[in-house]
Amino acid sequence: MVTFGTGGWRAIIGEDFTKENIQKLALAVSLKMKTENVDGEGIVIGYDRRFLSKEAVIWACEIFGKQGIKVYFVNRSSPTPLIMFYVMKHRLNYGMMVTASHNPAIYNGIKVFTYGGRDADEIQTQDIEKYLIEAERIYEPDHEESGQMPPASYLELVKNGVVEEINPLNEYLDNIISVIDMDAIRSRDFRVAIDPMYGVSLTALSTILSVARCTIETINDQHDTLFGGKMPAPTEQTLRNLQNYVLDRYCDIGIATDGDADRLGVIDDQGRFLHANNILVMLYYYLLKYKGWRGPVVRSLSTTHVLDRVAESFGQKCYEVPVGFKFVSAKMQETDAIIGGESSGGLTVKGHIHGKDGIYAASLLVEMMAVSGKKLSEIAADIRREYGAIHIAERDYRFTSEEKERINQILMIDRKLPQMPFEIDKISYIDGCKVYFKNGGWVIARFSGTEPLLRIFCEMGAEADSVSVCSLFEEYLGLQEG
Ligand SMILES: O=P(O)(O)OC[C@H]1O[C@H](O)[C@H](O)[C@@H](O)[C@@H]1O
Repeated sequence: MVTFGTGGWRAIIGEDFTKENIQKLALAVSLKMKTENVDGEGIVIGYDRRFLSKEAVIWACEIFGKQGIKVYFVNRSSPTPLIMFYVMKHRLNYGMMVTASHNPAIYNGIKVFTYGGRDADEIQTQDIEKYLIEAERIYEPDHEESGQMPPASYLELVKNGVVEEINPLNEYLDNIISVIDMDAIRSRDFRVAIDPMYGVSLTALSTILSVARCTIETINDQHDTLFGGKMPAPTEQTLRNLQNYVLDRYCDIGIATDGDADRLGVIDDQGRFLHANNILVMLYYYLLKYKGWRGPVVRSLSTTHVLDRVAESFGQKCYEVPVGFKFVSAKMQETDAIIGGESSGGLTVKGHIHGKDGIYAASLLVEMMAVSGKKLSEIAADIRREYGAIHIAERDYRFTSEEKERINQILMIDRKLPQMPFEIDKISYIDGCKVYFKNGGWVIARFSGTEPLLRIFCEMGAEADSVSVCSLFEEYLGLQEG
């Protein structure tokens, strides 16, 4: 079965991520494109380095081909933002990327993009799910065995020009190079460590940074569909090697991207992990203070409120949306925000693509170091002095289906809460249950839309309070971290 979550469709390979489901999804998208009369313009499709990603595109091509829809196939593993960029630049109505982003290696999935290169929003994905019912009815499997070689029907489609293999990497890179202050970086002789986490960012990142005359060092760059046995998600735990590397080689910055390069994680010059919340605050501060930009910021419900303080100090507004970049980018457009992002590690800036881009964000951070003339640790210290430190405790919990029902009943239906140690200002149920305290702190408990997890995040003025409020929820709901 194909169902969409926070960031596209994700499923376990061999369970739901199967040739049949991939082709049914391709059929549903074809039907939708036909109804909307945009089938004539074609669709762009890319893939990451996961197991079966390339094969999945070939299977999808067979369906689009049969439906007479042209496929622009980016036939080399690529970053998700490159596909979003292509959809935007070539004014296509649809694009697809085969990836399960930061999920464990046993997962794969498909992200669908719509006009402007945006993540398909809920209305669009619900619509696709409706077309899936029709696709179920009319789907006929292709009886050709694929084996190791591309199936004959695929080769035929390429020969007939229905599938066109393309490589738009240059367009994407030139676009980033044109908006980043490469001259400022050029003169600084930075040493940059890159950890693509076995994913797809290396070619793009190392090209941009080499053009800017940085010295590049890389780790974890080989193709490994098991991601070295770790999650391809940049966290403090997964970036320990990068941390050591940055210190050993005296790097100015360590940059890591997730499996499909739309998110990033950073190690500063002192070997400290910078959480996505810190990166987002830094870049907003940089745009306002050093580049003189003015405009609001958009963040998700589980992202630091220090952004609100930065916005206020520059006379700007901070907007809050549910978790999911589709909500962030829609709000950015509505409010003309200059930056938007999430604590899960994705951000974008006005003038760039409408989705998150770890490659662009990393390039902007390097620009920030060059233009400000400060080390990452120094900028972080400036921000701490002016706005206070970010103290967020984050926990993930696994659950059985009965437990899920029980937790949902308590939190979302009965709307019960543990006795809180701080005065409550308001409670929101827009996406999970978020409690806002009068002292500026907050806590949220919500079910992930990408993994079978309950996530609890808490931000308070003091680290001990963040931890204790998380624990309070944990005990009240009878959870065990895992
Ligand atoms: O907390 P989750 O529902 O798992 O979502 C975590 C993240 O997943 C994906 O990467 C989405 O694109 C993001 O927008 C989201 O923040």
